[in-house]
Amino acid sequence: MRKPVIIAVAGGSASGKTTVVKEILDKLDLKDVEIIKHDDYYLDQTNLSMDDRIKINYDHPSSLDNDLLVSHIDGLLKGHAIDCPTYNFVTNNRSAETRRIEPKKVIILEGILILTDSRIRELSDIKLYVELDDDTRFIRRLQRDIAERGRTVESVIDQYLNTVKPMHHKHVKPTKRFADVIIPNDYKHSVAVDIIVSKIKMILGEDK
Ligand SMILES: Nc1ncnc2c1ncn2[C@@H]1O[C@H](COP(=O)(O)OP(=O)(O)O)[C@@H](O)[C@H]1O
Ligand SMILES: Nc1ccn([C@@H]2O[C@H](COP(=O)(O)O)[C@@H](O)[C@H]2O)c(=O)n1
Repeated sequence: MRKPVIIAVAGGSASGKTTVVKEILDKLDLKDVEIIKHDDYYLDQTNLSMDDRIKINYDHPSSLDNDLLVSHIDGLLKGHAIDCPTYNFVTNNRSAETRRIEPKKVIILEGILILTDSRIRELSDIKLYVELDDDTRFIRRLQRDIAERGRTVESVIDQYLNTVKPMHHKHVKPTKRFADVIIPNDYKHSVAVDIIVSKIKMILGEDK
């Protein structure tokens, strides 16, 4: 099998990374694609109390185990299966279960800080950045975190002001310059998705 095509998708929290990835997936053969969420590589915090876990800056690159992720990408590129960690936003910790991932033709890496690590950038064939203004991202995050991540209005606001917003401007947004394609998520972007899918098919040699 040809080595997998690696696609890295960055962008601020709630900018629409997952949504854009779904749009790309809709145009590819699902059996050929695997998604790896950078969130699943947050460091294990089993030894910390819930109070201490809440204080962690989850928007700083040091909160993620990139050494493990890089070794997993290397493994997939060599044709080996990996056991991907899984993450629980309600407990703020890694789950006990891992997820077996077999090498696939296309591997999509997704996360706010995925383009901060030069090793991951170098391993990626296509780098994308999903862009959306801060206000809209905050509103979407507030709704999502309450509905899906067990948060309160106050906790989302505190976290946003203390870490999410400043880290976005310090660590996330500057990685936009590494992107091959910037996708605005406040406007139709079906042409951008079509171009990305064509490029993936070209790399896979399926564009004839
Ligand atoms: N273009 C859009 N219009 C309206 N809602 C959107 C759009 N894109 C994403 N959303 C919603 O915004 C929230 C965050 O989007 P998501 O794709 O999960 O962001 P991310 O993966 O970047 O955190 C989700 O509830 C999603 O349904
Ligand atoms: N325990 C955690 C871990 C991470 N976060 C936040 O998740 C955001 C990244 O996920 P997106 O789906 O929004 O891209 C990031 O901004 C972290 O603040 C968290 O709240 N709790």
